[in-house]
Amino acid sequence: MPPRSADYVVVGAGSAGCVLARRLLETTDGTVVVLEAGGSPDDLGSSTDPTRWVENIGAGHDWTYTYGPEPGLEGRTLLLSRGRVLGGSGSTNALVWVRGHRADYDGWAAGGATGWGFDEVLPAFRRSEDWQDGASEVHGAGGPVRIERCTDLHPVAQALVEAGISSGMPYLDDINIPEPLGAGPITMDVHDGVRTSTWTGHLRPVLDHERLTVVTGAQVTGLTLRGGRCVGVGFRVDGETHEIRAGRETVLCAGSIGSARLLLSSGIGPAEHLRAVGVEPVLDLPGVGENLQEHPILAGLCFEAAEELPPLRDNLEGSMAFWRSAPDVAVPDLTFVSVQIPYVSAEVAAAHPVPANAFVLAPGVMGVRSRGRLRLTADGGVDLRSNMLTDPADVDAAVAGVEIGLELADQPAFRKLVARRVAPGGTDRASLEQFVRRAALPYFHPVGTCAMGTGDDAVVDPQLRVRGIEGLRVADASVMPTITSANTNAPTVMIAERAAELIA
Ligand SMILES: Cc1cc2nc3c(=O)[nH]c(=O)nc-3n(C[C@H](O)[C@H](O)[C@H](O)COP(=O)(O)OP(=O)(O)OC[C@H]3O[C@@H](n4cnc5c(N)ncnc54)[C@H](O)[C@@H]3O)c2cc1C
Repeated sequence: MPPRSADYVVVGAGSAGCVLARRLLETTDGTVVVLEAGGSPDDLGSSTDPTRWVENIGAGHDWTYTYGPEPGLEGRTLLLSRGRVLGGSGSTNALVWVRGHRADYDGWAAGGATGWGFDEVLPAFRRSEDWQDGASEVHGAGGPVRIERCTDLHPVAQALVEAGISSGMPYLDDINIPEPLGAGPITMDVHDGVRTSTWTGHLRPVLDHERLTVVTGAQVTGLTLRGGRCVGVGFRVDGETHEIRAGRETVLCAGSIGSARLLLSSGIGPAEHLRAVGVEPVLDLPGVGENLQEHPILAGLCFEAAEELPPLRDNLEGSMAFWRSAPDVAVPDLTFVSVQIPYVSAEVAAAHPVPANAFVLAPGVMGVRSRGRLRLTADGGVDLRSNMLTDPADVDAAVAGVEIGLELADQPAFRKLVARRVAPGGTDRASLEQFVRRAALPYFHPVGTCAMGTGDDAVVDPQLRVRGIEGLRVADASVMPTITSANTNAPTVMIAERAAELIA
């Protein structure tokens, strides 16, 4: 039988939940129960082997949500992958370990998230890391998650670095410096070619701790609310219903979809929406499920290779560039990766038949202004809209991303690899705008549905406490008020490290 009470109940053992559970054992004297819907990834080659991560998308250990129909993407519906497994999406993702830009966090603090400026969160970033080059002002060493730079790059990864430099970008030896700009090798959460994660680094090593219980196959169905306090949660294991009481706190680490969904289905959210789907409102908190932000990846600028490409390496990327969509943009708002396989959307493939021996240059729009949302459906499911490319500024940035990508592809390093360009076809503004709306796929970076702040739309305060409910916090990617300007895993890990400090 699962435990019936604990001091701390952690919902979800994903990127954030694994960190939080481990740190609560270190910083408090309380008992910790972690409830995770999925099971272990340890025997999944698609999780452990970096070159196989794409096999996780749509697999049995994926929640397989969908976004859409998407108004900015010609009404397309898109798969939104989320890991349903210990380590969460951090056990299934593309292993890129990157923090984003100092300005991302300073922006959070300026917007009301007091205590979350870059200099304030830097110690939490460093605490998680075991950086191959050792400790420095920027990096941590000896922490739970081993991170290593890609070396011996695949030819298309090497070409991106060389093309970046020959087109005027600085060489970026470390993508985790506070203000990344330029092209260089990716840092991955990996050790000796095997994925590391907060599951392998933070939680798995302490599984036999006497104050810790991890229950797998446990899907939390709702919060138990009494007199304005969360006193525990209800969950199901093997079709049986259970209740657990939280003596001190319940912390939601179920991710941007899972945490907002649980709040809404427990009656915490926009009252009008809740009534419309038959949920009795407990607390009218208008921001729950709003403010969803996602990065579009443009999949992609596709090229038939001049010669047979060598076997896949690293995370199928290996290098990355950070650049600006226009000279007056303060923080780099575009990223570029070259993908060692023809990673293109179904719509691009339909318009441009893709040969097998092909690769892709994929711009990512990072400084997004479009805002989506998460709603419940009357049958208890979720209705997700990313609204990617609905803000004209994002469309401009996406088109600029394709144009810059084409310039990179025209550099000598790429020219010697390319037999012909497969996509896009036309390069006038109208053709490129149509192309980006057809090529855009989600980067699988949803954030912001339980945003931190102090205004009326904030769901949690800067201590991550759900506003208006005692004994309940959210600590995962959903609390980001604005999305970071690079991939979202390392920032989520940082959030959980900070959460443990705040709870202690
Ligand atoms: C395919 C893919 C590729 C990506 N690539 C990268 C990348 O290369 N680099 C990067 O930085 N980011 C990447 N991301 C994004 C990154 O992994 C996420 O931002 C990060 O993992 C989010 O962490 P989280 O803790 O908020 O959520 P998750 O890690 O998703 O954890 C949520 C956990 O809660 C569990 N859960 C949810 N609901 C319930 C419930 N009701 N009851 C019990 N358990 C529940 C889930 O099963 C899951 O284990 C990728 C994501 C995906 C899916």
